[in-house]
Amino acid sequence: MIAILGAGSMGRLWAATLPAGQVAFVPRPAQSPAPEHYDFSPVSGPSRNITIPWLSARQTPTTLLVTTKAGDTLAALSCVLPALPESVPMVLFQNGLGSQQQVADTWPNRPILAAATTEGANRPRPDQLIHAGAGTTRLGALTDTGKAHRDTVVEALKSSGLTVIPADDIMHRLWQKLIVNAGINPFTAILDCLNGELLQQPFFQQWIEPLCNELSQLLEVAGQPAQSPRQLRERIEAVARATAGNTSSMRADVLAGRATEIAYINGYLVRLAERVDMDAPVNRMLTHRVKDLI
Ligand SMILES: NC(=O)C1=CN([C@@H]2O[C@H](COP(=O)(O)OP(=O)(O)OC[C@H]3O[C@@H](n4cnc5c(N)ncnc54)[C@H](OP(=O)(O)O)[C@@H]3O)[C@@H](O)[C@H]2O)C=CC1
Ligand SMILES: CC(C)(CO)C(=O)C(=O)O
Repeated sequence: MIAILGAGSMGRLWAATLPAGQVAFVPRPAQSPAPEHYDFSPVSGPSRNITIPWLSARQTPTTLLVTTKAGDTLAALSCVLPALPESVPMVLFQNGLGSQQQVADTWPNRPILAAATTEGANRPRPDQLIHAGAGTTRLGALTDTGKAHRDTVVEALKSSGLTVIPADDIMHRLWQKLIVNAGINPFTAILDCLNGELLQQPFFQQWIEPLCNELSQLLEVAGQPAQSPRQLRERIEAVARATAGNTSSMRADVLAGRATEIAYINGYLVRLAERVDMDAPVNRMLTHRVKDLI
């Protein structure tokens, strides 16, 4: 049984695609045990009805997928882990950086893996899940005990039919995603525009170059392979073009009045810069501007 903590868009995508009967959501304390029903629209093909039970106190999962937002993850796991044997591997799906390290530092002996995924899923209604774009999920270990579990977990997740690949360099993958999110998400939230509309916006054109200068220096601070500001800008703009019709997750959060993950994207970069006495004024400005939106 694969357990999923966080029955939102990402959690429901895995729940709908993993083999029926082998997956359950982890309830919040005192949550009603009535199964979750929703309509699942795959990338292609007809929609289907999905019913997912909640994990009972008697069941011990083989793997725990953690699909809460970055800011909710530590608190959510603190409720769940006391009842979960220390041998059960868990996979963290959060965007950005910082929350994964908090979890690995809090439970260093547990088998903890991180996923960097380009799958796209959203919930226009609570009882509807749309798989908006097929992507790739890369999985790698964050703690030493996680290494032995990686390939087994990859095989288990492949039974979903989604593309899942083991990664030796998961921190590199998470950094590459962080760079793209840092260069697209705050701008789309502040400008209230689609990803593809960014490139023509004077505010984006004014700040993208100094932002990429900071990102390039911060990659070096983090011990990541060097990438020039120009290379970073090309990547960010290529992803904005490739996802032109998307509302970024940060803009969607702002539009829905939900907390954003800015503290784990540009905010994480500001904290990293502060630790080495470097200034990151563009990341700081973007972080403040997004925090001011809600
Ligand atoms: N959706 C996507 O396409 C992608 C998402 N990601 C990342 O995956 C993570 C999850 O994203 P997404 O699924 O979109 O977010 P959602 O907000 O849709 O889902 C998060 C879920 O976690 C639940 N939750 C929060 N706290 C707890 C708790 N203590 N116990 C149990 N459940 C809890 C929320 O419940 P409630 O709503 O009741 O608060 C919600 O159902 C994010 O970090 C995101 O960046 C990465 C790539 C793509
Ligand atoms: C790549 C991008 C910007 C696609 O919308 C994304 O990951 C997000 O919205 O969080």
